[in-house]
Amino acid sequence: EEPPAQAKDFIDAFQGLFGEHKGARKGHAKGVCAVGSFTGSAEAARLFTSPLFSGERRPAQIRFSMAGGNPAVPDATRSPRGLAAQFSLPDDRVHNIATLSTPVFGAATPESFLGLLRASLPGPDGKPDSAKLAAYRTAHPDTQAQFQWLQGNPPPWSYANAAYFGLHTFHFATAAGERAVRWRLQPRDGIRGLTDAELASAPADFLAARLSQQVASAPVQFDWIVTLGQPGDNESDPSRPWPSDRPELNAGTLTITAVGGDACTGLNFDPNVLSEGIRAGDDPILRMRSPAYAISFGKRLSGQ
Ligand code: HEM
Repeated sequence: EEPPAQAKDFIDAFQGLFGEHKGARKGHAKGVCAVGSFTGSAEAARLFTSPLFSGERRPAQIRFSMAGGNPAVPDATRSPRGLAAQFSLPDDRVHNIATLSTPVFGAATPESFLGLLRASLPGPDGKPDSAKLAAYRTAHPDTQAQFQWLQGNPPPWSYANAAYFGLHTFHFATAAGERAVRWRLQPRDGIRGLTDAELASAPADFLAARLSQQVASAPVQFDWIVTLGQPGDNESDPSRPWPSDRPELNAGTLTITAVGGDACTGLNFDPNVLSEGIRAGDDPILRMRSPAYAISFGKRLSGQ
């Protein structure tokens, strides 16, 4: 049994993996700000009590990102992409989301995720120890699904052409009680991966510019697809998907209207900052994110 993981352990592991980058996010260091809005659908407004889904337009600060703590990571890397958003609600309230482009997370528990990061650290010779990492994955089968998904699916052609998964289970209040849900943002423009040729020739930086071009020519939109859970569906382990036959509904549309600027730089997209009528499921990974993001936020705001 591993000792319980602490938020600071992750910050240390990220620094060991990616080096020290003063003032940068310790995870998802490379990214681009965007602005837009979310409007809930009529169906979601009827079903859910949260003001996020009232059907009124909610302005949003958004950030698209590359996973990992390297601010110069190449945009064609086989790693998750991130979409974070902070929605403005009445009475100066906000609702945050911070999602990944993989349908499952990379580990079942904070301890397993921390062990994975540590197994990825360079050895005494300064090189990654691929045998150690492979042995860790074998001993921790929960770390396989995301890894295999990333091997089997090409990196996205654009930030606008990936689906982004909330991954954790949340409880959405309805007039008839709470529903356990999971959800994703599905790109209106479709999912598109880099071809092998594009992968081989991709420059280090193309995702931010490509998104800007797309937004300049047509609105970039995502449908917020909510999956309704059944009693007994897992709510504590984001490395495991729910059965594929669960009912879904379109809960609204996220529209990206501009790309660039630095409005998202000073934001902490803490995914436990939720609107009334939405609460987090019992998920130790989701709980771990708040203290880890807070440490990263404090460091980067103070130039560390
Ligand atoms: C224990 C697990 C995790 C740890 C320790 C962790 C750690 C971090 C840290 C330190 C940051 C930088 C925060 C900042 O400086 O503002 C970050 C950013 C981010 N994380 Fe995680 N994370 C975890 C799990 C997840 C999961 C499950 C998701 C998706 C469901 C996710 C998605 C993101 C995204 C999208 C960002 C970028 C947010 C932004 O653009 O500001 N992370 N993470």
